[in-house]
Amino acid sequence: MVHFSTIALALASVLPQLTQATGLNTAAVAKGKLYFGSATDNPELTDAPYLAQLSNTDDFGQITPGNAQKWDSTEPSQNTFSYTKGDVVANLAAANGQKLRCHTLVWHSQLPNWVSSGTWTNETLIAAMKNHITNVVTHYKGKCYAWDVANEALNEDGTYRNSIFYQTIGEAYLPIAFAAAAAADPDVKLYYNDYNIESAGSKATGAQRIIKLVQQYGAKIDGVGLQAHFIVGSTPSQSAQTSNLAAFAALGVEIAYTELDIRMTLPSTDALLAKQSSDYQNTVAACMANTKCVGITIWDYTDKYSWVPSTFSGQGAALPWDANLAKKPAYAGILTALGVTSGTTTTTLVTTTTTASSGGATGAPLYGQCGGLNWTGSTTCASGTCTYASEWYSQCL
Ligand SMILES: O[C@@H]1[C@@H](O)[C@H](O[C@@H]2CO[C@@H](O[C@@H]3CO[C@@H](O)[C@H](O)[C@H]3O)[C@H](O)[C@H]2O)OC[C@H]1O
Repeated sequence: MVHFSTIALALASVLPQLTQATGLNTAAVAKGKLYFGSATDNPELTDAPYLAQLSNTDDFGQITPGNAQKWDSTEPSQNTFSYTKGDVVANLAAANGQKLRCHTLVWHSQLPNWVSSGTWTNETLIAAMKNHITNVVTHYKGKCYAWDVANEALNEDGTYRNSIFYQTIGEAYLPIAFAAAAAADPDVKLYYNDYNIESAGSKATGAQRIIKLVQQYGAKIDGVGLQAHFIVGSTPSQSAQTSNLAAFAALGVEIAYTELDIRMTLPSTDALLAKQSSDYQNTVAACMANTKCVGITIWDYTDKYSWVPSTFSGQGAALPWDANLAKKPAYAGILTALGVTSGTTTTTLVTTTTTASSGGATGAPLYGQCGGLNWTGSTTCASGTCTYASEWYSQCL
């Protein structure tokens, strides 16, 4: 007669890597990073299964509000501030014990009309911008790990984007913005954030110019955010990203991947998902290889709430979890880059039959993870004999 719990323990000891899952954040922190995180947005927080996974600190040690802290949300009319939505995300991060990346203060997009279509002079726009930064940063003082102070100030060729800020103030708006943010919260990390600066080129050089400009002005700049909105098959190679990270690190700033997603032309196929997994793996590996790269944030975690399909027609499936919140091969690719390997390659249905003296119930589910992928099993008991069956996914790496 074998005790039920003895069998359960035996099963666990035979398969330790399956029963003790290591998530993305746990693995990243174990390797010296500050976090692995996800963006989120207020409407999806009413989705309980979504929220439960977002709050799982084994996978996510950091969250970023995707929209709630943008200018049109926080100061919809001049000098009238609204923090309701942003506070929901900030409070969630605090309740979960997750870091908060705050996003974003000065950006040409998602501006309220009073800013984008206002009649400005150099002096009045500087005053309005400083007032915005001071209010918002003060409100979130002590709650943010970092602020994306300026977002997307560059054209693809590395010249300045002709935003209302650049048109009216010139490049000085950048150091002025960083100085205002530092004055409001001296302890928060201050970042310049942009896309298509993840490998060397005119735009990455432009971002380096901005970092030097802010430094020469005497203002504080702590980091550069590489958005990393990539396309499957066109993602910069690991070596291209590695050398680019070194160029930024040489300026004395830290680096974060702030909005990582890797989209594909739909429908997704096994081949595209496999390539997406290796693209994710290469990107995360590049960050892992540079001590100045502090963390990685994916731009939401599930295809259910990705911004991609509504922004890039015909494209999607960009995230490591599918729309049913099931992990895709990309999850295992990221884990591999984070140094987590699982030795199991079996596709066999494993069945263990034994006799239980107590406990055990027909249908009792078994759950586990293998290389980041879920596996499930079942228990069948009859006449004091229980059969444990678990079927492992063939993708198990
Ligand atoms: O209708 C709008 C809707 O268009 C808006 O979509 C958001 C647009 O911004 C997305 O985040 C940006 C993506 O990449 C970088 O360029 C930026 O740094 C990010 O801020 C966000 O995910 C979308 O949800 O949302 C509000 C709706 O009213």
